[in-house]
Amino acid sequence: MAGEKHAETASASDSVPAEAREKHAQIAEQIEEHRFRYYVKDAPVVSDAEFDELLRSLEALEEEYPELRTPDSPTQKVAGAYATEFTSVEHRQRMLSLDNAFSDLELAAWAERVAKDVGTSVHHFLCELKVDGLAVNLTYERGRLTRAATRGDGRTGEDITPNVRTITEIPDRLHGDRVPDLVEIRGEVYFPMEKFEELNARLVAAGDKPFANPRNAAAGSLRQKDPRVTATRPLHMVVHGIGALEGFEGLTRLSEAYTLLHEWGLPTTRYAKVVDDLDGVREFIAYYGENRHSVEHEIDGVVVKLDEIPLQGRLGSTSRAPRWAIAWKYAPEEVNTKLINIRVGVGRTGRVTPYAQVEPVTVAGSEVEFATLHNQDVVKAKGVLIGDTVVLRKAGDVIPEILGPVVDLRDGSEREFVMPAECPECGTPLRPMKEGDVDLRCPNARSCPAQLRERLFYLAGRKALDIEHFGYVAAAALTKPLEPSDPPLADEGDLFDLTVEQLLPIKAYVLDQDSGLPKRDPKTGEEKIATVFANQQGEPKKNALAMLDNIAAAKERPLARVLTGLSIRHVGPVAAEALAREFRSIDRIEQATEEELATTEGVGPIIAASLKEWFAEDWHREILRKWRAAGVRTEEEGSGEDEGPRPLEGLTVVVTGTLEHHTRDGAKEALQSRGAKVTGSVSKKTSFVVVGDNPGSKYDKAMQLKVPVLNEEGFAVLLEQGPEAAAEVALPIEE
Ligand SMILES: NC(=O)c1ccc[n+]([C@@H]2O[C@H](COP(=O)([O-])OP(=O)(O)OC[C@H]3O[C@@H](n4cnc5c(N)ncnc54)[C@H](O)[C@@H]3O)[C@@H](O)[C@H]2O)c1
Ligand SMILES: [Zn+2]
Repeated sequence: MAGEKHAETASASDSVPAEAREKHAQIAEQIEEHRFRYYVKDAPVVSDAEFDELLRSLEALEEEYPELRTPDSPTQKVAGAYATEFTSVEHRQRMLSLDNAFSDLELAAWAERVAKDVGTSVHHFLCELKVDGLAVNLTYERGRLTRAATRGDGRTGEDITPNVRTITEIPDRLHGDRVPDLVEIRGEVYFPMEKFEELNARLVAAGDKPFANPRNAAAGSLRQKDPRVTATRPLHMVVHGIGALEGFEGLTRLSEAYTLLHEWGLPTTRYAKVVDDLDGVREFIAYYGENRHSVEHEIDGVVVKLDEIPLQGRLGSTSRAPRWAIAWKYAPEEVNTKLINIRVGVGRTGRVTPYAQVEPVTVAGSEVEFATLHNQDVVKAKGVLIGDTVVLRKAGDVIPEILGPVVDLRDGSEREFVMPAECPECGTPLRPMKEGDVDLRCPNARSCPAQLRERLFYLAGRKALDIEHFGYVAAAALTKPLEPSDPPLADEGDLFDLTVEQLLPIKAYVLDQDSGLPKRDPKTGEEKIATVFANQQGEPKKNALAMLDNIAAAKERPLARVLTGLSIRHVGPVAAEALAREFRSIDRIEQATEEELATTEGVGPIIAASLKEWFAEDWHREILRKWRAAGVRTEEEGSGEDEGPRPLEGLTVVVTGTLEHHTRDGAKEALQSRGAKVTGSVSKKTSFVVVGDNPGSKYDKAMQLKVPVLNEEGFAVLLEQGPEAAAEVALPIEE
């Protein structure tokens, strides 16, 4: 029966349905076209993932109709070609591609086949990172680099010797005296991701085509007619194999060969690891799946090789790939998508930043619809136009970014992004933060709904007042409701006076948190509108009541959190802590001179200037007045406002050197509890400098500025008898 069936299939072999044959031809042609764009023009129009998908669909078709798997099928060849601008060179030994494993099942099947084919003998796997660059073959004769070539079609590549000579880490001569008569070294040339934006900016500025991603940049930079251009590009290489080898015996393990390559002065990888079994391989794969971005070059997978060179020989190769190696591919981090629009968003400090809205795509496991673009100069530097197909990258947890445009897919309908002149949310003309700044800002800080919304969202957040049930939706509804026409909050001043009656009528768009744009009904396409705090019966929602309770509770938060919640520029939680610790009340911060603020530990001149600026605004002080009236904490408990006498009030003291009877913190505490301010640096306004042993430069500074200096006994006098008595016992001024 089985025999019969087999015969039947065989006899039907030349009757592949015309449809399948046609489909095969069509896909094959597409693949050849993409390969040409990728290998010869360095300008692919589809992502690697899309390309791999296409190749796999061809393989699937050939699986079904094996007759289609002819030797000239794209599945059977080493992909690539060579361009006529370069002299062609024959490789002494063929340069192969690699088979892929896309699942653990495929990986295990490969390992099983290897074990079977090499027999039962013990063997090892060498795990390496799959460098995302382009393959290069270096030929060294008697230790001298005589030729460098691209992979081409695997037999014939392009002569790029002068270009490769510009890469500094590739030695012209191999080091040491154990050098073979001839050796072909295989490796990958790559372009570092962090230099990529700079390169595209340069190209765009010169009116040239930007690259879509770093891999294309590596290939395009290396395959230059003029090697002087290559020399300006920061190319690097990692070597990962040996081709032809003459006049050298005794290599038994590939991992040992790498040590040898390293001794010869070639750039080998730091990341290769020999493991005993498949579990070791899996561990390596998992580790670099997690730590993909700890490596200085882009990686698109892991290459697993049989480490024993004689066993490699026993396994041999197919027409396109060695049987003794396999490439594990990680999920792609780059996809191609359409740049639908470039919008601008307004941040908490009024900074206006363009961001990309793209046709939603899934990348690295999540759906992406928006990508950051930082500012209008970045948009220009990347060379992207609205309407472009772009390469979008999402690396780990990092915010998605746009790498570059696919220039070859432009049809002329694309348009340049123009930064708006007015705030998209309140219409106020935009202007630079400071003169000469690229960043633009909406100057309507007080009531630009976007800025107020962001400030409220921050104020209610974990780092500040931590108000539960007060999220982005509430912040938006309170600042830019559709109804009533006047928002309940014109700034954050009235936050603690909000009543449930004010909340009930509020209607708003339902906003998307990423974009700040209204969500739309998927059916009608209309923007969604809803009462935010009331249910359908017009009663307050549970969340709304909880929010009001939590707002009330937030009045009791520590001073540092209240300070943080004011969104004073540069005053984040850390600076707020320092200010609260030192001044213990908002009033005192307001009254402090800029110098006092600047010399406070953990504050400094930038924050001091920013605080002065903030308090100078009437509406800021009005916020504080309202908060105070509503019972928000504006001073720290134990701040001494209504405690015992403060004999050192108004003094500024610096403590330096080692004291015998006090720790540094103890001395500080003793001074502060008596009302003195303790700072870290000596100025003319310093009242006393207390010095212990080894006081250092602060002592010299005090002498220079003629600030009274107290030793430890003088310090005791200051604490017990006050400033006048202390002045009497100050150390003599040294000239
Ligand atoms: N987007 C497109 O239009 C397009 C077109 C063609 C090919 N491609 C992409 O090119 C790749 C296919 O190219 P391929 O046939 O060269 O296969 P491959 O890149 O998947 O694997 C083979 C190559 O890996 C390289 N490599 C990197 N690190 C290595 C290491 N440590 N050890 C050994 N080799 C290492 C070698 O140069 C080798 O030639 C796929 O990723 C495919 O998506 C994309
Ligand atoms: Zn505005």
